[in-house]
Amino acid sequence: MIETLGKISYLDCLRTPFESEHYMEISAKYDCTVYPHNPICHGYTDAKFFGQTGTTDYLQVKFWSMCKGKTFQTEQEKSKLFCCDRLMNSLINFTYETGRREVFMKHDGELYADPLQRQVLYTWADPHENKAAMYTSELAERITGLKIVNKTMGPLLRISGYAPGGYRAHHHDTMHNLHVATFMFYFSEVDKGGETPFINSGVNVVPRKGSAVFWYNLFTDGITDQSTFHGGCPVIMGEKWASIRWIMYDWQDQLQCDLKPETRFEILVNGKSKYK
Ligand SMILES: O=C(O)CCC(=O)C(=O)O
Ligand SMILES: [Fe+2]
Repeated sequence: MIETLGKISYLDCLRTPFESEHYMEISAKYDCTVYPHNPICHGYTDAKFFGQTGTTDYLQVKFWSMCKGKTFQTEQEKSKLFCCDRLMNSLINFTYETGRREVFMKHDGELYADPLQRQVLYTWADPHENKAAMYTSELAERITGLKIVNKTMGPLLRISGYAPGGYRAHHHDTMHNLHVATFMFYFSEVDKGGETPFINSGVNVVPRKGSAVFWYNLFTDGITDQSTFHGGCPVIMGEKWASIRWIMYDWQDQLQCDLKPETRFEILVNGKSKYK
């Protein structure tokens, strides 16, 4: 079943905007073994080269090639993905009880229903009403050193469950520069598919139950870090569950901002700086 679905043919099942011959033609054009000097083969420099919107072909090809299993990371880079904590079954159950289908996506300024993105069940959990959501937020706060738990308003935690076929098209999480960082917990393993590809940096995060991925969406001068452009690959077999904790810029009081272009915020390890 997997074999017959595998590689390029599963693009057809997913009814992407690509005809498969067209896809093969452009994916050959960007094949790094044939054209090693193509900017697409150089990880982060891609972002500078193509900018936020890039060419549609480039972004589509890289998104789908990463979802097909193409890897741009070294073994060492892959081993650095850190694991954080255990699964919260209660948040999954909460999503079953309160979740809704994701219905719309935006394309060229128009909203339209994408049948596959509808295979995502999602909900919002208020940490002030839901202990598991509070625990998840506190954990993320301790690990990242950022301010996440807000006393006065409900900083809602998003939880998503993906059925086979369900995916999330590539996007930035910045939300008009409000979301300085993102902390995503995986609540399940996925039998096949469901990775989180960072298209410009070539990092493809494989969901593991109890692990998390964290990144800053913005540089210290408030400009979007293009290397964080990401999506969620289609689940092929199994289910994918994750919580997504967007971290508001406004809530931070200790972040060092400056006007130097493209300076990254330091990623703390367990809330601690490696410089101090
Ligand atoms: O499901 C994923 O892997 C990514 C989800 C995501 O990026 C989002 O919901 O903003
Ligand atoms: Fe996202």
